[in-house]
Amino acid sequence: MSAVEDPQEELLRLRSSIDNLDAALVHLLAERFKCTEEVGRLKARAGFAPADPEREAVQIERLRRLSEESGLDPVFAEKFLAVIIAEVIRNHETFAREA
Ligand SMILES: C=C(O[C@@H]1C=C(C(=O)O)C=C[C@H]1O)C(=O)O
Repeated sequence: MSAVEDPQEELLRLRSSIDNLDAALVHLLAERFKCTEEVGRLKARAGFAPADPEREAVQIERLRRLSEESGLDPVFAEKFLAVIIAEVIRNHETFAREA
């Protein structure tokens, strides 16, 4: 049985790609949180509010468009971004309290 015909082989091949993609996602998220930490510290120094709903509205609109173009469920993409942004704002509030 060839690798393509053997479901066990095919499952291993696909899971190997999933593991690579998960690693990429973790690295991308780590870089994003490094950037947002800098933003949070800058906002705390400058006395800016931790959250910026106008900026978030622009990001959500853009993400919805990108999701539709790339075949990702835009509702899921929006939920995913909301979880990330909520965590970022929590971090920014901590920086503001420490300032
Ligand atoms: C990072 C920022 O702070 C908050 C977090 C955002 C994000 O994670 O993308 C976007 C807007 C803000 O509510 C920012 O203002 O750019």
